[in-house]
Amino acid sequence: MIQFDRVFKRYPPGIDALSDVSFEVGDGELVVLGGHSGAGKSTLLKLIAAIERPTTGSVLVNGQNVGALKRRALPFMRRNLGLIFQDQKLLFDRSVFGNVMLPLSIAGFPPGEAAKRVRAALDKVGLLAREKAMPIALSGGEQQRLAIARAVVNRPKLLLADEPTAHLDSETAADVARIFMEFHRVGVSVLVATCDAGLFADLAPRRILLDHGRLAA
Ligand SMILES: Nc1ncnc2c1ncn2[C@@H]1O[C@H](COP(=O)(O)OP(=O)(O)OP(=O)(O)O)[C@@H](O)[C@H]1O
Repeated sequence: MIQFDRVFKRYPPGIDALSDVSFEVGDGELVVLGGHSGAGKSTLLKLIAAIERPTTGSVLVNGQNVGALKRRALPFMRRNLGLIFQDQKLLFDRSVFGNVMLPLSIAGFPPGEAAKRVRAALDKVGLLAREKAMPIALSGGEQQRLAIARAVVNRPKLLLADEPTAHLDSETAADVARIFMEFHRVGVSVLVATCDAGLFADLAPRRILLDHGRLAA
């Protein structure tokens, strides 16, 4: 599903965020991406979503070289990804339902089918009873679960999450981790970047560890 082959990423004016990174993630795998702050975790996820492009090397997602895609092909490619990134904020002027509906409205789904999918996604993250609430009325953990519902409403085969449990207490973080496990169980590939070494520990997932932009042993 994901193949990195000798990937280097250098940001101007010469910061090496990733150096000679090669690995593969198979269909349906759950992988935790670990490493210190600044190790290159976010950069790695951004390369998969083609938010950034590799300086050299290739990033294949489902056999497609996403670093070489034309700009106009990106929205189609990203429709198959569920992104839970810190800069993708919730819309605070829309309800819980409205936030999850947005990606389907943009994709031009018929409203009836879209509403069904929105409720199914909210149900998966335990927020169906809050569909009419505004995001401001949700706790931090509920807001994070709402972000997950929005990311999965398109039914992507691959979920990418960047520090999805930042600012959550350990119990709430464990709830969020369990939701990712549920998606993994039904065959979705999940790649979660986190500084929290204890998260998922009892679930023993595969770990990829970055150290100053290099894969650690
Ligand atoms: N757009 C950018 N321009 C220049 N340098 C960048 C950019 N994005 C990241 N970097 C640098 O690349 C390195 C890796 O950053 P990255 O955000 O990928 O690490 P991270 O492991 O996700 O860190 P954190 O856990 O703190 O989010 C850091 O030195 C960072 O300062």
